[in-house]
Amino acid sequence: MNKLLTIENLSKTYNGKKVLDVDHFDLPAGAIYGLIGPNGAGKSTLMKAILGLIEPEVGDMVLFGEKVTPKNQKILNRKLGALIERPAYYDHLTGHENLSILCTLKGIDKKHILPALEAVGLETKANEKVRTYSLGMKQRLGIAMAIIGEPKLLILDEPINGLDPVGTLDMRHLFLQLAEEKNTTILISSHILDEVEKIATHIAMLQQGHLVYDGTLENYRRLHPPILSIRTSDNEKAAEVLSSQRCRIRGDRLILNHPSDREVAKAVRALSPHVDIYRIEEERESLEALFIQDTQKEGRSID
Ligand SMILES: Nc1ncnc2c1ncn2[C@@H]1O[C@H](COP(=O)(O)OP(=O)(O)OP(=O)(O)O)[C@@H](O)[C@H]1O
Repeated sequence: MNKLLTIENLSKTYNGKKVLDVDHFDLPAGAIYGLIGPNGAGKSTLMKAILGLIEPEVGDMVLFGEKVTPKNQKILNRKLGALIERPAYYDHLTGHENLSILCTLKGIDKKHILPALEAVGLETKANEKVRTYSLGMKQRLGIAMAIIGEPKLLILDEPINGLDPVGTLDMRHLFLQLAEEKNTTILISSHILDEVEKIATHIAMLQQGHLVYDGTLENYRRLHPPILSIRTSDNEKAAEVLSSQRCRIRGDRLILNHPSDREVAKAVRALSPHVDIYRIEEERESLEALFIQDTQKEGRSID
């Protein structure tokens, strides 16, 4: 995969405290990269550093094949779309007028306004003033501002904040469609890990400013083998029988954490004389469950 963005040795310190310390980070073209991490882990700081909105102390960045310098950052930024924290709009103007100003600033043809509004489902509200928009509509406008002109790279900080379930679903389809049909590369941060899991090809997990995982979602899953759930005629009794194995009761199931084949065979042999075994199933834990396990292992966030 081509690299759209490469970062080396990027760090940022606030009030004497290093809040970001990334040795190396690549963004392969066509990837949807989920940037995850607890509050205060440095996600927004990383995105702002990429966009030149804050000045890192050290670090090299290559964006679209060009080394980023204070001189060319603005020009390079025109080739990408971003939504950082809250969308920046003029609320006394309409959605259409806001996009029109953005087109002028970024040198984008105004023919892109309607498709951007349609993509986020705001076309019928295009001529209403933004101050009359609901929170979710403002968020949709922010996403329209990021995707207008079909940028090759989208940087989205918590883009689904404030969206209702239908809005969340619409945006999921939009991001997947942009990646599949337009080959748009997306760096997206979110605390809604179920959503990240549904769209991401890769994840980068930040903890206390460090990348503690960076790679494909598939590989992340591979590093966390499935759990085994067993339903028996008497789970309490089964848990007693298996007390020497790492097991717990969850709902109507007995859960064995990542057992080896030998451990499964041993468990079945041990259980058979005491209880009836109705079901044995392998279960993949959600990204959210794995994230909680991993971040608790690593310790709390900086804040
Ligand atoms: N302008 C600033 N001045 C001082 N400290 C800051 C500033 N901006 C961010 N920080 C600190 O840097 C750290 C990283 O913040 P950042 O906003 O990047 O985290 P985050 O991972 O995006 O968190 P969240 O999930 O809560 O949005 C935090 O400890 C935060 O308090």
